[in-house]
Amino acid sequence: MLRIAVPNKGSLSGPAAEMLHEAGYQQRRESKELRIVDPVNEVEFFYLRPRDIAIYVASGQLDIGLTGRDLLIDSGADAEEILALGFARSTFRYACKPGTIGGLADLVGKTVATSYEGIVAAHLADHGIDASVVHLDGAVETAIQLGVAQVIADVVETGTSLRNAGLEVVAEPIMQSEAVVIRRTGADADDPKVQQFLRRLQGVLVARTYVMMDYDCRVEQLEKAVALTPGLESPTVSPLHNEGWVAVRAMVPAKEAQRIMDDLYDIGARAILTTAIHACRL
Ligand SMILES: Nc1ncnc2c1ncn2[C@@H]1O[C@H](COP(=O)(O)OP(=O)(O)OP(=O)(O)O)[C@@H](O)[C@H]1O
Ligand SMILES: O=P(O)(O)OC[C@H]1O[C@H](OP(=O)(O)OP(=O)(O)O)[C@H](O)[C@@H]1O
Ligand SMILES: [Mg+2]
Repeated sequence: MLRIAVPNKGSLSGPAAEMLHEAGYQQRRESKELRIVDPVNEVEFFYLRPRDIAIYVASGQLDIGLTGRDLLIDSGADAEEILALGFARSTFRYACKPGTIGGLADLVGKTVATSYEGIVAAHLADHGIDASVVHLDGAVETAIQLGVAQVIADVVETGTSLRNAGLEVVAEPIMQSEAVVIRRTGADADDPKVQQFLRRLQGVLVARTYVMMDYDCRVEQLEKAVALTPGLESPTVSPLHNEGWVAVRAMVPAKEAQRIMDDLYDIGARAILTTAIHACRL
């Protein structure tokens, strides 16, 4: 039975459960449940604190974990990212009161408050900056106002939290994060159960980002049309009853679907349809 760690709280928890559900796995019904077994898929899910997931996976007791890239790196645990999941996207950045810090070099001698001490200490060391780091559990934006630090390093998505605290970002982002699947560093890459799990999640990612496009076009326009809809490998082209016409079917990125439909129409394609993909194996 595959043993998988899933975030039990916070920004990662809802979208992670949703993705697993879309991939056909049973998920917990109550937010207090700490472990469930999905007997049909032979998977056991452990609902753990997001911060602890890399540590459990590195210990070898759990095969796979879903966590944030920033949490993985911050933990320093012996685990590695094997698939990016496209949700909980954020940057990790320094911020301060406007005008107090010009750039990275000005951090020398300052105190940086953060919940991600591992990332910040490593970043400062990499840049040869001698600054103090104070660990706080959350709501670090308040640390400057209350005099605990002159700088914070925190997750920034929309920037609303920083704006509300009267702070602004400083220097380049320390890292880009998103939800990721992790496993113990060097674990068996060919384990068929792990491979099947990854294929299912990849199927969800594809179903979320692509749509199926169908249209009819004249044979003379086929090459131009196929250039607009190359598909993942190659589009399916079928003859139509009306001579000189073909039907084409290809997957296209959902975000570009409307533009592609316009371009197809302009070169003479007709009966252009898009349909959602519910699941897939590439
Ligand atoms: N506003 C946000 N937008 C996108 N991702 C976020 C946001 N806040 C946190 N994350 C991501 O969520 C993960 C942190 O999860 P965690 O549950 O520890 O924090 P949280 O979502 O802030 O919840 P909590 O309220 O318990 O602090 C990290 O990978 C982080 O990058
Ligand atoms: O750029 P934004 O869109 O505002 O998002 C970023 C904020 O979201 C998270 O905070 P959360 O609300 O989870 O509180 P926390 O600081 O206690 O973790 C994170 O720690 C930032 O403060
Ligand atoms: Mg938080």
